[in-house]
Amino acid sequence: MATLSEAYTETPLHLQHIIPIDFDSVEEVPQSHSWPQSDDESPRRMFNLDGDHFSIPAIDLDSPDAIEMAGHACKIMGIFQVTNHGIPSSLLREIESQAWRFFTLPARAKVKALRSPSGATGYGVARIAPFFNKFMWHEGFTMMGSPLEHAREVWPHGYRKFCEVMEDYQDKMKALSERLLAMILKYLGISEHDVDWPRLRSNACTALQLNSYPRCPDPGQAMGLAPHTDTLLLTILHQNHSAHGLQVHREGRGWVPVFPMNGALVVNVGDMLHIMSNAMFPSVVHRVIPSENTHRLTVGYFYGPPTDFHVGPIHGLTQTSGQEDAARFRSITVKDYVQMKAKNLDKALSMIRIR
Ligand SMILES: C=C1C[C@]23C[C@H]1CC[C@H]2[C@@]12CCC[C@@](C)(C(=O)O1)[C@H]2[C@@H]3C(=O)O
Ligand SMILES: O=C(O)CCC(=O)C(=O)O
Ligand SMILES: [Fe+2]
Repeated sequence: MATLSEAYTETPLHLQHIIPIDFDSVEEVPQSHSWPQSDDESPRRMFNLDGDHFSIPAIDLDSPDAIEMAGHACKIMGIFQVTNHGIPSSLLREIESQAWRFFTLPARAKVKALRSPSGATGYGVARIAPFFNKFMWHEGFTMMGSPLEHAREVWPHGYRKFCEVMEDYQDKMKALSERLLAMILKYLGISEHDVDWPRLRSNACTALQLNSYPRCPDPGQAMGLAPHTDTLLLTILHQNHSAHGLQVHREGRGWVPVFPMNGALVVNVGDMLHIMSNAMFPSVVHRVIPSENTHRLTVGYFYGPPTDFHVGPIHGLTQTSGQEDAARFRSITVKDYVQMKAKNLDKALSMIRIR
């Protein structure tokens, strides 16, 4: 069976869509990184706390209502935060400090871990970069399992701790993803048999992404991460608590900031859960705006089924009551969807939509 990483080899990238600029050396936002402002963007730069801000629901995973609340949040907004998630705060601090350790290296050291043109892992700009004609105020480090090969290039003698933390974090995130998904299925009234749960869980496609958004001399012009939806089933995001910047797009309200909450993790629905829920759960469009005075660091964990798994509206959700609930998407393997998304970005969903 193909790995997630192999699914990306078919869409190789040009180096200009891999190598980030050296943020340490720029004093103003270059043309290449200056995004046009559109009219619907009034709240774009608004981090003023008295503005129309909105907080996404925080769900205590130990609460007896957790399933109901998580399911409801998936339905209404496709995003929520969790507390009492069982991830030790020491591990959250450690991953943050390892991420700092990497991103504060000089550019010439970071490129030792550069992603290869047909590769999926390593240091580089966001995967979605080729779809935009401006560059983002962002650099990332993508991992799928052990980062050993890249880490050894960067720190020939000091890679061990980095690898240990990244592996430990991925193990714990995988368990948390399974727990969240089981809750969500329960909310939907779906039996584990309906989704072939044991197979879904075996060989799951997972990725870990360290995101860095350096301080920006003019955040009004720059874009940290351009609007996108996440590809897999769900994403768990850790944001360092002092750094604002994440925004979600809400029907009728435009872009609204998601404020970090100390100790909480943000969970969002990805395309594949949108498809499996037969569009009951929105795949939330989100973006990041950089800040003038804080260097924002985040850690994203992406969880999806194995590459040969068929993703489609879950049976139990389409059979019940006639026309209303007919399947809205054709079913597609994870590998094919990942490739379709890599080639078509936001058009991918409509390519498998039936009605
Ligand atoms: C498993 C994944 C999920 C990826 C691609 C691959 C590895 C890196 C992930 C991200 C991380 C940054 C945003 C995003 C949009 C990007 O450019 O790279 C994500 C993307 C997706 O969710 O599509
Ligand atoms: O850094 C953030 O706040 C968001 C990152 C993100 O959207 C992603 O990694 O997919
Ligand atoms: Fe994302």
